[in-house]
Amino acid sequence: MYYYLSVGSNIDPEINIARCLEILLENFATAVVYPCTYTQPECIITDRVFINTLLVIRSNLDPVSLKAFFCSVEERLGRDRTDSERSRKDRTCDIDIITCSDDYSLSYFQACDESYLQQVLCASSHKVAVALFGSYFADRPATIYFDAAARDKLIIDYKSYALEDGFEARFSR
Ligand SMILES: Nc1ncnc2c1ncn2[C@@H]1O[C@H](COP(=O)(O)OP(=O)(O)OP(=O)(O)O)[C@@H](O)[C@H]1O
Ligand SMILES: Nc1nc2c(c(=O)[nH]1)N=C(CO)CN2
Repeated sequence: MYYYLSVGSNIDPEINIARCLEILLENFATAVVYPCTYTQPECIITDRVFINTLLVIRSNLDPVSLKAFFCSVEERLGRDRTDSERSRKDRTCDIDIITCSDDYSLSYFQACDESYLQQVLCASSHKVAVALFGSYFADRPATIYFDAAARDKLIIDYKSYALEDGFEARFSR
């Protein structure tokens, strides 16, 4: 099953978005990741700018189990999930499941209503380079492969076929 995710942070976002992506790569090995994008807060009263991104992972977990895992990642990065007001507050990390499907298609992201998520998809919005395991991931969507056992742990593939073929790209061409 492919899971289509959004990630956001507005407390030390450069650090927390990178750490969140590293944890997701450590656990799911491959992800198609959109560039990290500065976005103004929406529907939440705060002066702190957000960084948002969108990504696709593959998992055999069901949505409830996967969401529970994402909650644990949020907590690991310092979010207080016991706070009933947390949706209205600044956050170190928020991981949401947008949708899941047996199909791999980036067009699922086009249906996102939130302007801050549309800005992630827009090539001309304000991107930020983040360091993932020491490698900079910058201003284009990419398929990112992580291999904990390898010396060069991270491969960032920016080629267009890598996005079209997603998780199969590394093996099929
Ligand atoms: N531990 C959990 N296990 C499974 N599903 C959960 C868990 N916590 C929340 N959910 C579900 O995830 C969805 C999003 O809720 P969540 O609590 O993550 O929002 P939030 O991150 O606090 O809010 P926001 O994304 O608006 O800031 C809801 O449908 C909720 O029912
Ligand atoms: N820019 C931005 N604004 C938000 C975000 C977010 O991730 N980015 N998340 C919200 C609730 O989850 C509310 N508002």
